[in-house]
Amino acid sequence: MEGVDYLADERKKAEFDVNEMKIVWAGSRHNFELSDRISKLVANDPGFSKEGRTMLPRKELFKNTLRKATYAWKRIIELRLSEEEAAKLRHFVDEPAFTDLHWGMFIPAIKGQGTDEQQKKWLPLAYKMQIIGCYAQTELGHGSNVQGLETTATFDPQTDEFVIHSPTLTSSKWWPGGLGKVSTHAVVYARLITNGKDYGINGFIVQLRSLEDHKPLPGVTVGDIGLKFGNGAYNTMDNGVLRFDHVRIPRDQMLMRVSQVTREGKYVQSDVPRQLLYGTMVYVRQTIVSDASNALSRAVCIATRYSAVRRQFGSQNGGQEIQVIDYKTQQNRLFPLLASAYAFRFVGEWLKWLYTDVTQRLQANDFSTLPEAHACTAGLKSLTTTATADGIEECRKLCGGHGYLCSSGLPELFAVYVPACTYEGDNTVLLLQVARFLMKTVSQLGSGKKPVGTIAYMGRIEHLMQCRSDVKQAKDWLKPSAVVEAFEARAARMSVACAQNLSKFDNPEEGFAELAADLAEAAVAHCQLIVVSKFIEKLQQDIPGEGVKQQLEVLCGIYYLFLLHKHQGDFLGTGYITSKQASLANDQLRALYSQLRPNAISLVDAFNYTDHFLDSILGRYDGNVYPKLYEAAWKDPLNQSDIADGFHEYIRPLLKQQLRTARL
Ligand SMILES: CCCCC/C=C\C/C=C\C/C=C\C/C=C\C/C=C\C=C\C(=O)SCCNC(=O)CCNC(=O)[C@H](O)C(C)(C)COP(=O)(O)OP(=O)(O)OC[C@H]1O[C@@H](n2cnc3c(N)ncnc32)[C@H](O)[C@@H]1OP(=O)(O)O
Ligand SMILES: Cc1cc2nc3c(=O)[nH]c(=O)nc-3n(C[C@H](O)[C@H](O)[C@H](O)COP(=O)(O)OP(=O)(O)OC[C@H]3O[C@@H](n4cnc5c(N)ncnc54)[C@H](O)[C@@H]3O)c2cc1C
Repeated sequence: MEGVDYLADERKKAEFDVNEMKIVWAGSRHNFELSDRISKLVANDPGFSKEGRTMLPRKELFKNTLRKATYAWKRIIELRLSEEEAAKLRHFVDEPAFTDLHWGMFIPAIKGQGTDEQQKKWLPLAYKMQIIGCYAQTELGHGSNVQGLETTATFDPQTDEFVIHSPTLTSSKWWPGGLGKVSTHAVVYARLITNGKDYGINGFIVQLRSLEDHKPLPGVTVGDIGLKFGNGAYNTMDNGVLRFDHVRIPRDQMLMRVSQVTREGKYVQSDVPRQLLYGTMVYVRQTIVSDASNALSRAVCIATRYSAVRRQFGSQNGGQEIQVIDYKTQQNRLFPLLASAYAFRFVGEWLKWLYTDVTQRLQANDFSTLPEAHACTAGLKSLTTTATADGIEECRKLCGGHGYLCSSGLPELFAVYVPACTYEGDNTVLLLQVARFLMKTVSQLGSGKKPVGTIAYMGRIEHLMQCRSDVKQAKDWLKPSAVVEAFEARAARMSVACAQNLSKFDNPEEGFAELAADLAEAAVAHCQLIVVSKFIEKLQQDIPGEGVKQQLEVLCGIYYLFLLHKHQGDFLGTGYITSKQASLANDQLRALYSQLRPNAISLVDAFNYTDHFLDSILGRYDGNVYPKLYEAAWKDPLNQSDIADGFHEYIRPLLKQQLRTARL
């Protein structure tokens, strides 16, 4: 029945002010109002309908995405949306498109690595979308190893140009989104060669296609790399392949903030660190951490609502069966994911602050916090995307058989999300970057250099190596100081153990390679400490709204106690807790699940997702799942006729043959 709220009873159970929680989730009243307004605008516009998206063949799917992305741009202009509003609109349109890379990487690369003059020339064109750009770094042969890229940019002093060339098959650019069929320009990363000397990787703005007829320019070979994982999903994006055959560009299209080549061909290194060349990746990794909470909360919202609708077993005297959300096993799989969505939200907010801070410092030529910013963005990108991809898949399983239907929204969400574990840096490679940072920190402990920021805890290494948990009863695990010390001691001890093992090797690089798996685990421990600490710090702020803070305390407790339970081996193995204390943590975790249970539906309502954005029958706001699933099945193209195409060709002869055999 339309108009009935099947989750109304669940909503009545809430012990907190949901509207205030919506503001906490959004980060501010301004953000909430912005998201609320733009998400409804998109949901109510038939131009942004998602109907049938997963059924479309690739060419139609792609064309449909071009239509939507350009329609979005038209609406942005017509409604005179600000940059912030436009970004929200693209987010709620919810379909990966070339515009993500244009706004998300091409423009930031020019902003971060271009001189003022270059920005003045290129940004207005890009802002008006008079040129469309992508970020062409990865090659067929190399992605993680950026220093190993093979494309060359050789300076020709005769003509004051760079010659961009792909010397080998493996040097073909491979993967850039928006490249395959749309971009007119790219920021291309290539080896800078001048006067016969190779100066390593630098960015260059290269035009790829004619602005008149969109044909590839002479010397440019460009196309799409082919179908990717999942139905619909990331296949809306034209990830591309690109080869250059001695393509000439003016010298001033080398991005020259980090280093320059003079008219005479002299290479000049600025006084900014070379690592700023990687600045776009730092920026995007930071946005990916915020996006993790979007994707995970979306999956959790679907699984939580459906878990309250779905009933199995336990009917007494002909009454209703039990809601599956009441099974402790379901809670133990679902509630930590709900808690993680909130945890990633808050660490994402903090990381945004850190990124803004480091950007301001860089502008003032203070490079001191760059290594920490790199370690935090790399580590948290790795931690949150791994947990989110795994979490979306767990949510699919939490929805039983119906979770496997595309109409649950979960298969597509997973297929779109899972490459986040790979793009912007493979998650293991990124953890090893964090490990390098940690090993450097440990090696400098005796030097008098005081660790600051997220590694300040290493400054208390003597205490952290010896201390023991003083938890005596389950509720002691609710004390923030007990928890922070536990996570600090575990992270510090794992790092120190790695450093001690490394010192046994004559060649440190050999040692690092041999101990890589342990080092990656130490990096995870450090990153989990950051997430836990930032959640606890958030709770120390003034949080208005009846019961809101209490709910966040429950979620925070679930987040860290679940981690403690899952990684018990680390906490026990490093000797910080006893098995009795581990068991008390688990008792407290179960108690928190019971406290969360009546609030579960309202905690996912606080994400304020429209049904359009969720695009899931199982996650519908009104919980009206079964009639809508039944209705949706009949919309499948296979059900357009009672007799399937192919029946006469294949099935009928088979049945006739069986009839003949039966008669024999
Ligand atoms: C259901 C439908 C849903 C629809 C949903 C709709 C829309 C979704 C919308 C949004 C989603 C959100 C985001 C999506 C965004 C993008 C996805 C699309 C595009 C993806 C693009 C890309 O992937 S671009 C390519 C990215 N490539 C990489 O990340 C490469 C990884 N490799 C590296 O970064 C490095 O080179 C390295 C980290 C592995 C280092 O290599 P190494 O050789 O060891 O070191 P170097 O010699 O290069 O450097 C040494 C020193 O530099 C330090 N360092 C390294 N990196 C950095 C850095 N970034 N910043 C600062 N410092 C750095 C390093 O620590 C060394 O320092 P020391 O010498 O002091 O030790
Ligand atoms: C959907 C999608 C969109 C993308 N968009 C873009 C884009 O717009 N622009 C762009 O330039 N690129 C893009 N990429 C490319 C992406 O950035 C790379 O794929 C990514 O950086 C990983 O590099 P790789 O493919 O070389 O993996 P590899 O490095 O080859 O990884 C393969 C395996 O080797 C392991 N490994 C590699 N090195 C080490 C090491 N040192 N120690 C231990 N293990 C190691 C990895 O953990 C992994 O398991 C995109 C990729 C995808 C999937």
